[in-house]
Amino acid sequence: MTLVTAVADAASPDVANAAPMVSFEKVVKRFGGASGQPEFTALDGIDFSVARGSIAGIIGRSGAGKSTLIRLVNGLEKATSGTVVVDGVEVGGLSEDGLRSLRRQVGMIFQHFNLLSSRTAFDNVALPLEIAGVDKAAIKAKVGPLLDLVGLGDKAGRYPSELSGGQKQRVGIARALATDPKLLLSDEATSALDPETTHSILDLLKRINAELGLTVLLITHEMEVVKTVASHVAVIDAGRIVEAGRTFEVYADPRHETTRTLLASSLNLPEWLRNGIKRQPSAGDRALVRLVFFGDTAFKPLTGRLVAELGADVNILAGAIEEIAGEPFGSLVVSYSADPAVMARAQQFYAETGLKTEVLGYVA
Ligand SMILES: Nc1ncnc2c1ncn2[C@@H]1O[C@H](COP(=O)(O)OP(=O)(O)OP(=O)(O)O)[C@@H](O)[C@H]1O
Repeated sequence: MTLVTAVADAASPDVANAAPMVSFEKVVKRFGGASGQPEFTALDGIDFSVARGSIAGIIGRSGAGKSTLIRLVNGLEKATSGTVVVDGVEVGGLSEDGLRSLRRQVGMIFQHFNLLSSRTAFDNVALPLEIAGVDKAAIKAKVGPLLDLVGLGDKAGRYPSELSGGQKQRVGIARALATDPKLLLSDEATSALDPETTHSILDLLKRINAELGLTVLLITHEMEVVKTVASHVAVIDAGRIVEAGRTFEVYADPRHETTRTLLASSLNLPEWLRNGIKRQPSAGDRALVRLVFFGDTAFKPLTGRLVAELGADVNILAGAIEEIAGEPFGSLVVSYSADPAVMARAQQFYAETGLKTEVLGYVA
């Protein structure tokens, strides 16, 4: 299946009409194959694009091909076939000089921050400028405001060992911004952080995107990250993009099994419940169903009507009202009898009311 992300409706009509910041066309990446080694296809026909000025997420399980995909964007890997275009330039055709210039325009942040432990926060941020041959006065004029921007104006002289994980990532972000990139790549940048720090770093990325107009492409295995910051998402599985579109729509109405699994793991279900989910019901089991409320259904008292429709047999297990890309969105996990007659009544109710639902599985 070939899917192209819906990027045209990103931020504004101007943005929508501009050429994408990143585009992948029929990209295949194979490893091995030389001197009798078995060949491995890590990316298998990727069509994907990221609108200028947007925040886009690529989500997938470990080994799906996320890192390979992102390494093609900054030219650390070369596609076996197909084209990767960044800001109008085909990465595969670049000389060493061209690649160096590309990497100045593409900042990157990492899961483990990749700071030099022997350098202070200031000197870590200064490093890409030193490499680019910028003089000392200009470096000083640039690094101070960058540290202020990421909230570390008072930590310039601290070494990485004296900083928390979140502070280290802020240094990483300031360093990535030092060469005024047009694109920021984020490789699992919040995976080593606790939930609260994760949110503060994601807020910073949102602010940088809004204030500097920087395009952000992030890869992650966490639906929560995508949901919090990305306007668009592509789900990657075994080297293929299996589902893509506006985050809100993919989250509200996941079509592919991989998306559903990633999404279920982001719901705040108690562990005993999550671990007990079966794909097929046995006699006497209950269906575990996610109800999604948005748009017209957002604030209607549909849950009460569902309970009335099915009798008293509805348990509410988890729920939250959130925002995805600024749109209100409610999600409620309920269980009721998996008896076919009850399931059919519920299905009819959903069809009549337009309520989006998803059967997560069955529990005893
Ligand atoms: N240089 C390489 N040589 C051979 N195989 C590779 C190479 N780099 C990646 N792969 C394989 O390609 C597949 C995709 O790897 P990749 O690192 O892109 O996945 P990922 O989704 O980023 O996973 P993770 O989240 O665990 O980093 C994996 O099966 C990996 O073993």
